[in-house]
Amino acid sequence: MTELHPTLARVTERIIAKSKDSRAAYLSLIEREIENRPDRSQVSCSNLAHAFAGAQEDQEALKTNAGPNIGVVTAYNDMLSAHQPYGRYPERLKIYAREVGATAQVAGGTPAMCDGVTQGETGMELSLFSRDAIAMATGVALSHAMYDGMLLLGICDKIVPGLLIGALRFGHLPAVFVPSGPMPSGISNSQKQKTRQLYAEGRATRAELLESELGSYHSPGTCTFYGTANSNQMMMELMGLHIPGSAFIQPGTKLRQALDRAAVHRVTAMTADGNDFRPLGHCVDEKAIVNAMVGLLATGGSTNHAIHIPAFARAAGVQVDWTDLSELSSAVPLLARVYPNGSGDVNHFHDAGGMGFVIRELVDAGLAHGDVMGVGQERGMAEYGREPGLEEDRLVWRDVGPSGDDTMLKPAGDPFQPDGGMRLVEGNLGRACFKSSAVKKDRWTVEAPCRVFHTQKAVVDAFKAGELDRDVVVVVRFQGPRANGMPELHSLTPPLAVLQDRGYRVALVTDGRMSGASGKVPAAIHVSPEALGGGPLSLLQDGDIVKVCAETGELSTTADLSTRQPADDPGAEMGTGRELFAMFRQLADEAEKGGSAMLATAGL
Ligand SMILES: O=C(O)[C@H](O)[C@@H](O)[C@H](O)[C@H](O)COP(=O)(O)O
Ligand code: SF4
Repeated sequence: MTELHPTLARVTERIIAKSKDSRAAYLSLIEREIENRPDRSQVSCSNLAHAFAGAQEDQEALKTNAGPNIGVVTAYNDMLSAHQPYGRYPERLKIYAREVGATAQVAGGTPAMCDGVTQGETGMELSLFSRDAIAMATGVALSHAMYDGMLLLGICDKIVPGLLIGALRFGHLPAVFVPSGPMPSGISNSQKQKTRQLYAEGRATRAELLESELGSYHSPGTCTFYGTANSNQMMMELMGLHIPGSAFIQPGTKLRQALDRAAVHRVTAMTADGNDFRPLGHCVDEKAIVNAMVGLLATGGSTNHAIHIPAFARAAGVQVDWTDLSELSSAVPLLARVYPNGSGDVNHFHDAGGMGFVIRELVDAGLAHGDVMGVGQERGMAEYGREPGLEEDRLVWRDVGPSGDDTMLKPAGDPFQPDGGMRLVEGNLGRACFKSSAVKKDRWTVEAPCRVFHTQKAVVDAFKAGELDRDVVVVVRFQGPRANGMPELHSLTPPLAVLQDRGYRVALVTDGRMSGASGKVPAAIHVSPEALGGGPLSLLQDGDIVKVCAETGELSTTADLSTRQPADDPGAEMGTGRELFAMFRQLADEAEKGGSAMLATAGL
């Protein structure tokens, strides 16, 4: 194996150094929790009776403390196609637990929002903060203190980060994430995009658009674009929090079932009473967090993780920022092109070699830490660099071999790009993220007069009125965490893509987010500081020249902002439950720190 890449070593050392105190505080919390772990034989009989009353056939085993008791935290609902399979999981997981002398109980459920359903709607303003609500719900579930380990059932955008944040605060327990897998591939992504752009131009009917969308999203399982949900799966592999190779095995298959069963058996084997104790807080250390960032860059993952990684890192006492991400991006090559960064989807990616190929290439090239603890049978990342299969119904892991499709997957020695899929752009307008893997290089620099908007709808109306048919930097402000919950503005992709296809130089600049599935149009997103409270975006006026340049890392205006007054705050809206999240908005810290009121007020 090659020596660790010097940039990876340097960034890791810097993160360890700046996290020294917060990581030490976190580890001593875990030690205290391990020492004070409730001995259930000493817990009041009333507490125990309440805990076991609903356990039916497991009641005797629980009463006699026969074996480890595993808490299942599930984000099941029917609204997310990715989470719909989880409805049938609890009874199966209990059976698998009994097979190894353990028990499992559903500790609790968490909310789960489908960003695909709320995209472009007011519900999207609850999306980012739903992550913190999920973390809190995870804490409520595990607070029963009746568990020796945890199984975390969640896939989508805010759910895995939320589950991880919550579970890390119970990091004295071992944990395994249990994915449900991607739905089979539907119509091609280029076909989907074509119908969308035709509809945006008024050249396709709504019925034709719906037919096309249903051709893409058609059955239980995760949507197959490489957005935030599937970026979550990639990160869980790079952090070693899945059974190796679980990420992209489809629901309802024998292999999926075998991996789910292995997850239950593994978490049971890693409890404090076993001989392979692996508390989650020890698995998730600085190196695991660096591996998550490396995986994001090497696979062109979702920009949303520029916000979620700093957040869940803080939950483990680790401090990371966009400078760390940007420096890693300069050294980590782009090894995968999965839609929207390419044409194939995660099923094609998996068939071409998938996560096993990516992890093997990164670790062998010294571009990822191979000594992350993980939850695999062996410690370390070796198993994660292979792929799972069944031999006479027995789970085996095989070498992955070379890429099965070099239009999707390339080796570290011959990457698509020598550097990663995400760049930091900064200047007198603030700091922002730019997803370079999803934008053609001739679009990495756009300098044009800006048009300033306060809502997505105003942009679409201006587009329909033909007001944007020119070189233009579209600025959408007051979309930050404290303004309106930092929604994704993915509905802007089709109209801006139409302008770009008409030959105009177009870019988006916003303190809001984009979907992990957004691509094609150059965008400087998550601008920090946000407009609300006088951030530079609030000083811009129509016609100011704005430059976005991913080559030089620039986000600036030639306008003299020193003489400007901030635009008025459009004010927070009521309805769709947004008022319930007012305290999250008022207390949220900036995107670069994770956009979390919960972590900010917890002093983490
Ligand atoms: O970050 C993400 O990955 C997105 O939020 C994704 O979860 C969302 O559902 C997209 O909107 C789907 O893409 P389409 O809207 O293009 O189908
Ligand atoms: S991947 Fe996105 S659109 Fe698909 S189910 Fe998950 S949240 Fe919804």
